[in-house]
Amino acid sequence: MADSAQAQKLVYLVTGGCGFLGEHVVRMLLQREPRLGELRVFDRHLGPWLEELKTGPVRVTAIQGDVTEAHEVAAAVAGAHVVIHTAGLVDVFGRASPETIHEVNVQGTRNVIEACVQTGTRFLVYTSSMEVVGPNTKGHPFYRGNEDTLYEAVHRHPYPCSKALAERLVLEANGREVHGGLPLVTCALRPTGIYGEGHQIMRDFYRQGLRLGGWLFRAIPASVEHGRVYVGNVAWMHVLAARELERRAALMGGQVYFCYDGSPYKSYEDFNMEFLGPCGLQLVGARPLLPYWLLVFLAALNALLQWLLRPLVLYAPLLNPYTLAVANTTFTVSTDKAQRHFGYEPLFSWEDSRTRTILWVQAAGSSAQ
Ligand SMILES: NC(=O)C1=CN([C@@H]2O[C@H](COP(=O)(O)OP(=O)(O)OC[C@H]3O[C@@H](n4cnc5c(N)ncnc54)[C@H](O)[C@@H]3O)[C@@H](O)[C@H]2O)C=CC1
Ligand SMILES: C[C@H](CCCC(C)(C)O)[C@H]1CC[C@H]2[C@@H]3[C@H](O)CC4=CC(=O)CC[C@]4(C)[C@H]3CC[C@]12C
Repeated sequence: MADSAQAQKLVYLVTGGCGFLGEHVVRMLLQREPRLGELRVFDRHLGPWLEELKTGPVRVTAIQGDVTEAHEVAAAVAGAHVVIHTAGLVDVFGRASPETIHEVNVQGTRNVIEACVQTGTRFLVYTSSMEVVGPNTKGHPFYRGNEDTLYEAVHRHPYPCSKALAERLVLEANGREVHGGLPLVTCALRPTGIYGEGHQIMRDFYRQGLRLGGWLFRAIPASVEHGRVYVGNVAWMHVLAARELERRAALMGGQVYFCYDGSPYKSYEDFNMEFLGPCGLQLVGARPLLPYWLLVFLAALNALLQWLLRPLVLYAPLLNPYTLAVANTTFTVSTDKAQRHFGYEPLFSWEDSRTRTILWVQAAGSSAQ
């Protein structure tokens, strides 16, 4: 990546490259990274769509592996110039144990860092999350905040705890000497709630609405703003950050960036209706149909049932005390740090993001019938 080697082709590794975000990062790299020579896609579950990418001009190498296995990670990282580490266990519903979430998100990230150090890979971009900041357990609003906004980040749930720990590992690793003697350069991107093609929760809400005859029922006040960002823009920010890490190492190394775009500030449910409305669903109620105390009670009941039933069956509904708190607390971002540090501007306008998502929901919904 030095001036003398402008034409040098680079090897990129994307961990979690077959997930919702990972697939967009992989496709974005192939479309928009001219220096890409080889793209390694590392995931526990490889998607069949990877096959079609192998016929293009860039060498695409699919690697089935587990980030918790240090030797598998080291083998995948060896010889890579840049690692985009997006693999993670995204579970806020109690499907996986806290130990498993920690193992994948924290130990997995430690393995990626150590692999970079051992093999001499110098550039690491980590997909963190807004959840490392909040919403916190006290329900404090974070209104149009930025990376410097003071906020009492208090985590109890295993998912945000694990993302916060992993992010810290990544930032602390900035400047470590890698094999060959040069310093590691790292940064972390913190997306808000991601939406777009491939968003399973959006598809689930759509299917639920269809089952209920086209109706969804408001649970959250319209006044609660929840930050959302289009997946194509999140992918673009990863590609740009990875590209600029060497040239702007002194500025970007060890930094965090919220991942945002021009998506409107709305409540979680009203935002979803931007896509589900044009697909024929309606959100019933200008105000929540159930009082908040009843939702709190139902969320606690779900948590109790999950615990009681665990030996017999996995009961993991969308509503639990954590998801209710997240959905019911204003958390929105407004920042230009990524723009100032590495020239990030959203690639997709809100109108484009909306249209693409609607088309995907319609297709995903009809394929479920
Ligand atoms: N979905 C969202 O709204 C947000 C997600 N994020 C972060 O973005 C990243 C990607 O999330 P999504 O694409 O939404 O999730 P996802 O579940 O669709 O993708 C995660 C990918 O990681 C892979 N993976 C999981 N455990 C693995 C392991 N042990 N070894 C190798 N691969 C493994 C999965 O197979 C999957 O392909 C995660 O790190 C998540 O914490 C951050 C903010 C918001
Ligand atoms: C599932 C929640 C909505 C259901 C609320 C109910 C039951 C009242 O209808 C989702 C509301 C907010 C979501 C989270 C948020 O977007 C931030 C996230 C960031 C991540 O890094 C991972 C995903 C998530 C925690 C996301 C998960 C679903 C919600 C809790």
